[in-house]
Amino acid sequence: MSESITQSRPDVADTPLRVEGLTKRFGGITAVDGASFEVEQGTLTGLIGPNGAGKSTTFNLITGMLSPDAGRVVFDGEDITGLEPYQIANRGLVRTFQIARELGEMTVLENMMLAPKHQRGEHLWRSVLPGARGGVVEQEEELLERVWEALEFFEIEHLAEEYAGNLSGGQRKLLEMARALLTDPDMLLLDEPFAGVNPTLEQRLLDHIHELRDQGYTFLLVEHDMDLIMNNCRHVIVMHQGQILTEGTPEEIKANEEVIEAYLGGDV
Ligand SMILES: Nc1ncnc2c1ncn2[C@@H]1O[C@H](COP(=O)(O)OP(=O)(O)OP(=O)(O)O)[C@@H](O)[C@H]1O
Repeated sequence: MSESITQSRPDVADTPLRVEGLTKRFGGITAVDGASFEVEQGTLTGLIGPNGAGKSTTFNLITGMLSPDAGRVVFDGEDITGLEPYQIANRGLVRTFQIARELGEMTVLENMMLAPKHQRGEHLWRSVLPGARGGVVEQEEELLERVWEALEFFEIEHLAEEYAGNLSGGQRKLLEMARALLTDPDMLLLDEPFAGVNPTLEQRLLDHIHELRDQGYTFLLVEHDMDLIMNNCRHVIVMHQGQILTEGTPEEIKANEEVIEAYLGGDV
């Protein structure tokens, strides 16, 4: 990607995300039970745990899709608990979303052009184009430029005119990441970004993620493929029954008896 998308990372705290005592109940089930953890800036951190451990609910609490019953989420030094998802995204904490079915009937380019609505990037551009006549046109041109940069970065520019619905699972994931990046995030939450992705595209997506991490982006990744987590994340957080069981380096996690126990099969 050209530098204009990646070079202007705003200063963020060394620990951009801090989750404190996060709790969420659904009736009698405590899906997330006093979870506390931190994510360091510029890292690819893995969040793992067996089915039903509370990973998705934690993501939903962090991104404002759900409100916690207790605890708080601090992003870039600010308490963002209870904010609406768009307010959290505007602060630079963004989650990738699957391309909705109706967007499958639009081309890749159209999907990209829709992506940054109401996002920070647009505000930034607006601030450098102060109400000049023709400003809307300039904004569109600037947007188009950024869209092409993102498509090129993810090597899907040749698919620009293709309907999103015709993309393979892996190509769709690349488009989802490209769309998320256009919103000018500091941190990306990835919920199983490699599901249904063939090994070649998976490696490409991983390479892009590592490249972006090297440029200062921060990633929190939920993924069931243990080898992928262990080979790519410097820090791994393990959830079990709504709680943080342990965290550490892949080597520490692999050697942890409690983790092996939690997975029952011991396939870590
Ligand atoms: N909306 C909901 N209503 C009721 N129970 C829910 C709801 N969402 C999640 N749960 C329950 O909360 C617990 C945690 O679910 P969650 O989806 O967060 O786990 P997970 O770690 O993401 O699981 P998986 O790896 O299978 O996706 C589970 O017992 C689940 O059944």
